[in-house]
Amino acid sequence: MRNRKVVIVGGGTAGWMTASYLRTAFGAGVDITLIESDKVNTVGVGEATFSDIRHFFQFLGLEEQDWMPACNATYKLAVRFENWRRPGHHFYHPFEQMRSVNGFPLADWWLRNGPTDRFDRDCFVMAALCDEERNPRHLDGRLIGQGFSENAEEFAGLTMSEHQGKTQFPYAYHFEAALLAKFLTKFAVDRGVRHLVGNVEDVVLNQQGDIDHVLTAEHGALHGDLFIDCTGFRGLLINKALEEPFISYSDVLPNDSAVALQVPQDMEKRGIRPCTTATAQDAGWIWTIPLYGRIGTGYVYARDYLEPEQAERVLREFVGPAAAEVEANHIRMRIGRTRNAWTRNCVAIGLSSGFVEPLESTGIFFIHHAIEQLVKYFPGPGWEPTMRTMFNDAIRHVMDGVREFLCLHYLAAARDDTQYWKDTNTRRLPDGLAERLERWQVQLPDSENVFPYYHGLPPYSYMCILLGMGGIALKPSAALALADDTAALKEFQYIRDRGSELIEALPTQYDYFTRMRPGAR
Ligand SMILES: Cc1cc2nc3c(=O)[nH]c(=O)nc-3n(C[C@H](O)[C@H](O)[C@H](O)COP(=O)(O)OP(=O)(O)OC[C@H]3O[C@@H](n4cnc5c(N)ncnc54)[C@H](O)[C@@H]3O)c2cc1C
Ligand SMILES: N[C@H](Cc1c[nH]c2cc(Cl)ccc12)C(=O)O
Repeated sequence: MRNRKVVIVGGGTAGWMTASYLRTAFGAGVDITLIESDKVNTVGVGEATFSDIRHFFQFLGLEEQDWMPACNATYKLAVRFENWRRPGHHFYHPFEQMRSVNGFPLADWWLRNGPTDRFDRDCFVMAALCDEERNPRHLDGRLIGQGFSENAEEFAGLTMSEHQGKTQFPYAYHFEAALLAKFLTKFAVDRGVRHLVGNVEDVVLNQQGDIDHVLTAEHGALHGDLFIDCTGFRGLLINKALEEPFISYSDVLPNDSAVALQVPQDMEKRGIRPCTTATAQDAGWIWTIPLYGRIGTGYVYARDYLEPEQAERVLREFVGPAAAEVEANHIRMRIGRTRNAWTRNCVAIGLSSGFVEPLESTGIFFIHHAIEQLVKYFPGPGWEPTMRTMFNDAIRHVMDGVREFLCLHYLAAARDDTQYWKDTNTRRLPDGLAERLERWQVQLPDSENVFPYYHGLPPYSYMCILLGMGGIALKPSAALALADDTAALKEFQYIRDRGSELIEALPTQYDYFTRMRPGAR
């Protein structure tokens, strides 16, 4: 059998992650061409990740020191939510599994007799590390334990979906999207991916309705067996040429716009917070992502409630004088998913496949997940169309599951001081969420009562949002009223002690990354 010819259209994060991964998975078994336009910009954002992305780098054979300095990358221990409950309040959604005591999650014991009003500080070590801006590694590179053994043999080679629930890696990354694309361009091209710069002007279908070739002014016709649409929100191949419908989520998630700034910062003076921050605003929220040397920031909002000029003004005020000279990037977001991400001989990956607002940094996770699924169901000899159906099911489940998790943020937020926040109490919910919420109010989320398909988020993530947002009354498990809490109290004490010990021992992120950089002492 001759090699499979794959044509990837688009050279953003999705295009280059796909090219690098497929080449690593199949070597010369696939012949890959990536074409990207020099007329159409990439979206220019996408800087925070899930911890699972480490499986991607591992698969490529890359260590942190190979790629992190090149991408001005930093560590992310959590998402910090500010002002979602009330002004001045914050809580973390950390990369740390919820502990269990006598068969009940520690959060349940906390509901029964919470030691303080900070469930996150009481239940997770990471919350203290974030508050004190600590790094998850010691200066000599040793990882804080947190029950995770970095090189555990039994987990080697697992994909991220296979790994979920086994252990929780303690951090994710922040990085500059454009620098990662540049890094992966070299990685892929060095390993034999053909890279073309040119504009796809037309997508030509054959008589059966499959894509025969894409037409470019610069390189003529590019033929392939499989076409990967990484053209971003345009969906040039999947939506425009093949007319696969896009299913909007705007009925349940109304934020459809963002304005972003890249703001240089004196990290020595300001430090590098080891988390993404999401700060609630009158008509949405602002993200702050600390990179090495600058922050990425942006206001995600709904145009039904706020004009772009106002959003930009609020964002600039929020950032302060450092933003004065910086140009704003206004983005219209297409929220939802393409009905079948794999249609005929075209697979959409990245924004062309789907997107939800970046409140939990899920965009790159969607890409990574789609690539893993594509490899799993890749059209080798003996391929059956059912495999395409299974791919599409997996993509649908991940996106619909994340949609539900995001809706929960707005539903659970206590804030209701503007029309935008008032409306979060009456907006339509995805099917099934209201019923699940009823259960979570008397029994915290667990693997039996959350969205029933793999979507990247473990039950403890739901607990964090419910307990942190503060707008929904929750009861501890009824059984706990009868139970002895000695072991739980010991666990709360352990978390306090471990936090203090680590704060003492760990460096700041600024110190750590300054030493890690090439040429540093
Ligand atoms: C406001 C916002 C914030 C985000 N924040 C995060 C985050 O923190 N974490 C996260 O995981 N994700 C985030 N994302 C999502 C993330 O940015 C994307 O998932 C990621 O950048 C992938 O984009 P892409 O490659 O699909 O598309 P793009 O970056 O838009 O790339 C499209 C590519 O297609 C090419 N192209 C288009 N038309 C043609 C043509 N006719 N011919 C040839 N080439 C063409 C372009 O030149 C470009 O190379 C965010 C997204 C938005 C909108
Ligand atoms: N697949 C998980 C998802 C996950 C677990 N904890 C968190 C915390 C935050 Cl802030 C985002 C995602 C997750 C992973 O990435 O480890």
